[in-house]
Amino acid sequence: MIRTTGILADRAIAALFDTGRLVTERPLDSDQIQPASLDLRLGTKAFRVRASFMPGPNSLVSDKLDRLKLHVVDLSQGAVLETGCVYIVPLMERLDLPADMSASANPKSSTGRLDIFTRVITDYAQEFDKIPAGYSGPLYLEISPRTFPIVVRQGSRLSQIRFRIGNALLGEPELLKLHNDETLVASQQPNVSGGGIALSIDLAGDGQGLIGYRGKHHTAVVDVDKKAQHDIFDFWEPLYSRGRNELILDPDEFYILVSREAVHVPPLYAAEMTPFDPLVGEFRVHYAGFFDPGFGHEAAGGRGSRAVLEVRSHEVPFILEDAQIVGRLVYEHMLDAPEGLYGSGLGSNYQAQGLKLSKHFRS
Ligand SMILES: Nc1ccn([C@H]2C[C@H](O)[C@@H](COP(=O)(O)OP(=O)(O)OP(=O)(O)O)O2)c(=O)n1
Repeated sequence: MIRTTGILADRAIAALFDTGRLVTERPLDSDQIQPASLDLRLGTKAFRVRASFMPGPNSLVSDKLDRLKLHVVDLSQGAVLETGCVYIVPLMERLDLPADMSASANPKSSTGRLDIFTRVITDYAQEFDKIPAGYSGPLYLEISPRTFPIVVRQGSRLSQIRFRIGNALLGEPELLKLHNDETLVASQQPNVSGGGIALSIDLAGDGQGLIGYRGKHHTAVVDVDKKAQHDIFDFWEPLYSRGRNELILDPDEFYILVSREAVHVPPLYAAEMTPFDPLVGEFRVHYAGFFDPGFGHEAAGGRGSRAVLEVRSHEVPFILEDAQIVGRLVYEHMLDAPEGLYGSGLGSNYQAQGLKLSKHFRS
């Protein structure tokens, strides 16, 4: 495949490291490179700040930190980050991107499922999670746990980055053709518009009528690096449909719900979930939006994978109804085929998932 625009696959990400475009304090972890992204690792310190901020075109993040920091937390042995507080953590990875390469970051799915709000910040940034073409400098992660206090340590991976050359988003005709050829979203009436394919919410539930979970308050801490550590019911209240197939979102609560449709990302593409309509401001359906090449792909064991939706209502209570459209998946070309696909021997946690909490809970 010869493409001049697209998202860098695993081998090309490894080459960034080999050629000094990606510089790290210590060698990459063996599983840090994913099919179309790189996990970012926390450094040794977290700065508790008074409030979130944007550096703006004239400032380094370190200048702002000098002014806004309240307290420094040592992460070398692990530390608790409390809910409702904002922390800035210098990451182990630095970039020296070529002039034609940009990048974007997103929380890992496991991070979003724990309701940990994270955004990557660069020096001179005017937008969160966007790294302009040719950026040379450090990366920082803003972290704000919303529902559960968390334990993190040097090397914890909460966020991930995709590198891209040019713009390789599929337009509507191309997306429709790909859907007709490969079935991107298993739906009777696929809704393709605005360059994305719609995802709707499942509030009918499974055999027992389970439709989702609501996060509990005042829980124990979750160690972000430990799998299957906690009993689900210590942290989550299960929600059942009780025949009405609707859910009233309370503005102060966090919900894990699931898409009605199975989702498929063919190997030569990467997808991202975007809000259904940025003007519908009543609720937000996700923090984590990256969908890897191979997610839901039958040959990679993914048949029937649904999308997990992290939902919060803003300001007012909001009624979600079954089959309501809540997000869109946009697809981008990969620059090259990934060597590994999501789910195939990469220790992936969410291939072929239904309604699935994060890996930290015992199912
Ligand atoms: N809101 C979202 C975002 C992602 N995913 C799915 C599609 C992704 O391909 C998969 C894994 O996403 P990440 O790589 O972001 O997640 P983790 O790194 O936490 O999981 P893993 O260890 O399985 O890679 O989860 C999802 O169901 N719902």
